[in-house]
Formats: sequence, C-alpha cells, structure tokens
Amino acid sequence: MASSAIRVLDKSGQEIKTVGFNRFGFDCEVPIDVLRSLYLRPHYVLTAPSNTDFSQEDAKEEELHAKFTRGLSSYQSKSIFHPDTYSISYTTLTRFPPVKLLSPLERKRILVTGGAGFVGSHLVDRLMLLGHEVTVIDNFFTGSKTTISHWIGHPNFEMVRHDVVEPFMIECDQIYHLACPASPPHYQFNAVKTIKTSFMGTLNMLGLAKRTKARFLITSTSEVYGDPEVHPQHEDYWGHVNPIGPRACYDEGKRVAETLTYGFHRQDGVDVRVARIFNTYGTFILLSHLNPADGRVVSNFIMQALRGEDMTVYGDGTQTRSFQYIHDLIDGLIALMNSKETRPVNIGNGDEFTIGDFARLVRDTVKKVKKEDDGVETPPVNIIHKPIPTDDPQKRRPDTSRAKETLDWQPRWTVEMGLEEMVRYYKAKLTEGSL
Ligand SMILES: O=C(O)[C@H]1O[C@H](OP(=O)(O)OP(=O)(O)OC[C@H]2O[C@@H](n3ccc(=O)[nH]c3=O)[C@H](O)[C@@H]2O)[C@H](O)[C@@H](O)[C@@H]1O
Repeated sequence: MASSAIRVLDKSGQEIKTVGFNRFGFDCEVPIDVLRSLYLRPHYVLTAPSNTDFSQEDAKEEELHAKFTRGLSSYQSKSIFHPDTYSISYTTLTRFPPVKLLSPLERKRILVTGGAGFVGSHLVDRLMLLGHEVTVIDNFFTGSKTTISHWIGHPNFEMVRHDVVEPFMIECDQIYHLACPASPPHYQFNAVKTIKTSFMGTLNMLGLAKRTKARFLITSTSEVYGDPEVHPQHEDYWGHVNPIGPRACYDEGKRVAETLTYGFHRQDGVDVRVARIFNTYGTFILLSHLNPADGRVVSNFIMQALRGEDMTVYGDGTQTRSFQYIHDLIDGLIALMNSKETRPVNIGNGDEFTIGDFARLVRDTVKKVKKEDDGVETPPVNIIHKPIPTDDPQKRRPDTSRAKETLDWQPRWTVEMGLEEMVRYYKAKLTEGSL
C-alpha cells in the first residue's frame, strides 16, 4: 500500500516524512503518517446496503485510508452508521495510538486551553504522541469533542468542559492558552463574550501560571496589526486597529491580552511566550452550528468548490493574505514555548496571495484532487463577488525574521501541498456524511 501513498514535498523539494524537530531540549518530531492516521481516520464505517457485500465496502474504505496513512489503522474506532435509521453505534477504541514512553522527569504536565479547537486539537495530538500529560479545557463554543475523541480514556489525557472566563485550578508545567473564537463570524457573534474571553480568560490563566510557576504561552494574532500601514508586518510595528469597529472585540481583546501578559511578566516574573499567528488552515477546521463552513476563507472556498457552489470572494479580491499550514504552526508554537524568547514572535507563511488568485488556486486544486482520486472531470465552479466586510485588512504578510533567528523556524509546507491534503480531508468527510 505504501507505493500508492500520497507524497508531500516541502518548499525545497524534499519529501516531508516527519514534522517537528528536536530543539531547545524538547523533541517534538513525529512521523506525518502517524498524525494523518489521527486526522484522516474515518469516524465510522458505513453499513453496507443489503444488496452489497459489507466486507468489500469496508475494504474499499481501508484502501483509501491507507493511501494517506500507510496502513496505520489499528486504533480506528469502528463505529457503525445505520443509514436506515440514521443512527450510529459508537464503539470504544480497542487500542490507543502509541505514545512515547517518557521518564517522569521528562514528562511534562501541559494544559491546553481551547484544546478541542482547530489549532488546539493538532497541538494536543502532537503533545500526546510525544508522551506528555495533557489536560484540555474547552467550553465547546467553537471547539468540538470529535477532534480529540481518540484520546478520551487515555491515562495521559484529561478533558474538562470549562470556560476560561472562570478561574481554573490545576498543577502544571506549561500552559498553552489558545481559548478564543478566531473566525470573524464566530468572534463577532457575541462581541462582549469575545473580549471577555480574551481579557478574563487570559487574566485567569496568567494567575494560574503565577501560582504554579508554569511557563505561559498565549496565541495572539496578526490581527493586532489591524489594517496595516507597514508591509510585511514585523513584531515591532504597533498596528493600525479601529478600536470601535466590528473586529475590535477580537483585535483589541488580543491586544489587551498581550498587555496583561507583559504586565504579569514584568510585575510578577511570570515566564511568558507570545505567538502572533497569521492566517492558518488545515484539517479539523470545524464546521459548527454557527457557520456551515467555519466562515474563514480556506474552508469556505474548499467546501464551495467541492459542492459545486459559487465561490464567494468578498470585495474585488485584491486584498491579500499569506497562508500557513497547521503543522508549521504547531512546530513554531512548540519551538517558541521551549525557547528563551519572551518577545512576541510572528508565526506565519510569507507566501502571499490576493484573495482572487487564491480562489482560483483552490478551484484548481479541488479539480485536480477529484481527477486524481476519483477519475472525475468536474466543470469549473463560478467565482462571484460579495460586499467586503467592514475593516477587512487590505494586506497581510508576516515578517518571520525573528522566528528564524531565535527559533531557527521557517515554514516548510507549500500552500499547494497543504491545500491538497485539506481538500482530501473535506472530501472524505463529505463522502462519510459527517459534514
Ligand atoms: O485564518 C486565520 O488564521 C485568521 O482569520 C481571521 O482573519 P481574516 O484574515 O479576516 O480571515 P478570513 O475570514 O479567512 O478572511 C481572509 C480574507 O478572505 C476574504 N473572504 C473570506 C471568506 C470568504 O468566503 N470569502 C472571502 O473573500 C475576507 O474578506 C478576507 O479578506 C481572524 O480574524 C484571525 O484571527 C485568524 O488568525
């Protein structure tokens, strides 16, 4: 099966077989196939209609799955979907994914707030595979249990439904504070709650870090630069944010969260790390009750193109974004956490696209994947224009020289490679019926 596996080449043409690295005394390298077997795994097995051979259907699905994961399927949940009654018989896992065996001295107790979200769940997978003890807190506003359900019951794993606006007590060595909705329609859904989450959530987690002496990393955002007048954006740029606009709840929320973080650092000696994350895409972007396609551009475009619907470009499509694949971000976050760098660090990919060009790239990628995997030629979908959202930044590209210098980190994934994997993920989910 390995011969038909999907190969991914990095920006310099080298095959990507593992992600992560051993840096600052923390080894975060794992084989890409092991990660894929977690996020590309089917959630359930379709029951065959009465006139088909069930085992054949099952084998077909296994074969498709093995293309991505080289057969690493021993810990899949074999829950059964019954189309006649539209119900699922869930099963427990027979075996957990193998995790590294660390000595108690090496094993860290790590808290991940927002650990059931898009970025959080990928971080949890990585930290769990590396053998650490991971506690997730999440209020499931935009996160979902399904993203980390494969760890439930594992002795190194704990998941708590908790809202970070309330204090939380735990003993831990590192805190990754991710909790906050990040997609514009989600964070604007309840602006007061968003700013409360950023402010009170960060206050509570910094208080916890102060008491436990845990190292604290906050995921801030490129949005702290607002609609930037400087291009590309370096960490020393103070930004251009409308404090009363519809995006302010998120932008100003993250800005005040950074202010709080450095307040605790200067006043109380809390050991802090600040990551400013630029546009990121990848599997597990959640499709929630708030928005059928998350609302951010990558998942919107992929879902529209896969369903043959019109692709919605906001404004004239000349605004730019630079897109980073999730594995590069997780590498950057772990490197930052374990480094000595306490200044803010941009984590993003410098490959900048206009949104118009990006729509065409997604359309072509969906067409290519459908042809390669299913042998199906599909007619091109239309690209239509919709009004541009208020205060939508006109351009955005990270200056990642600080990350290169202090973390020895640079993105490896090309946008094309990341997109292909993400298209395959959504396509599988659509086929499975879980979208
Ligand atoms: O994806 C992210 O990581 C970032 O997403 C948002 O920032 P934004 O750049 O506005 O992200 P999108 O909503 O994905 O929009 C990107 C661009 O595409 C456009 N867009 C979006 C959706 C769509 O269907 N069509 C479309 O043209 C938007 O107007 C915008 O110009 C968040 O505010 C950031 O915090 C987050 O880090």
